[in-house]
Amino acid sequence: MTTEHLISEIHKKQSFLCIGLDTDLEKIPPHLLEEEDAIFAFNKAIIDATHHLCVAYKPNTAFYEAYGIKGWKALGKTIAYLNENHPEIFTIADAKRGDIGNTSTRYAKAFFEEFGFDSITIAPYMGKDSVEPFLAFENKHTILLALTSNEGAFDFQTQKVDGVPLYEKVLQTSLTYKNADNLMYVVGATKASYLAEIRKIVPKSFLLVPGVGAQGGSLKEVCHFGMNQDIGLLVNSSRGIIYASKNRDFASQAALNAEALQRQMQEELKSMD
Ligand SMILES: O=c1ccn([C@@H]2O[C@H](COP(=O)(O)O)[C@@H](O)[C@H]2O)c(=O)[nH]1
Repeated sequence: MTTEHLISEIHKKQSFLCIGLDTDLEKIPPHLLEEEDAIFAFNKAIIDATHHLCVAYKPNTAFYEAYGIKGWKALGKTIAYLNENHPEIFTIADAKRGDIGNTSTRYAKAFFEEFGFDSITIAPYMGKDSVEPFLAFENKHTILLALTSNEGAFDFQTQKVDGVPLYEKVLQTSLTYKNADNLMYVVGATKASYLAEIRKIVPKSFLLVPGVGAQGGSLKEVCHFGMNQDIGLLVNSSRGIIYASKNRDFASQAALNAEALQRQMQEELKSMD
């Protein structure tokens, strides 16, 4: 999917919501455990109830890998269901990969070609030759971890190298990579105040912003500091939406929580006009 298409969907749906499909068999409604593929049954119900409210879905692959082959199959069915029924929706494999060049190429083929995701999250720690293989895929997007939402982000990411915080170096250096136009960045909603500085380095890039909802980040602050002329934000909520209820009404309750966020986003978009 092109960035232009994503921007047009944001305007059409008045939403820059990304719903995280972090599906955990211990948290889904018990009646679904009777289904042959409970993970997919849960995801399908959530997608059917919320697709009109969001522009992206982000399965975190850890939640699928944790169930071995059964989990990988459910992930495959979920992305196939999205691509067949909602091709206009941007899909993110939150896999946080990155390795030496030939291995990165295999990861890219797996997630972009075999599964058919539009994008993947990548750890920048191994540098240029670990990131560029992902950037080589046309109309696919590489979402580099810049400043993450967790406490541990302060261990390395904000430490200074030659007087510059490491996450800023990541942003600056990544702009020199081949096909850097295919880059987006992860910035945690819990670090919203850093967004003003981040926007000075990457004014045009899309930012994937996890951490509203369960982690306590503020959507208003994220929009205030992070929005650009193209909106430039995909704000993710996972647990805050998909686990709205453990009962048979789980999908409609998830839709209510998604709608609450979408309405706030609509207000933010109006204030841009
Ligand atoms: O900095 C980061 C990078 C990734 N994540 C992931 O996003 C979701 C957040 O889930 P919530 O339930 O809405 O807290 C999850 O998959 C994380 O692994 C992040 O939180 N922060």
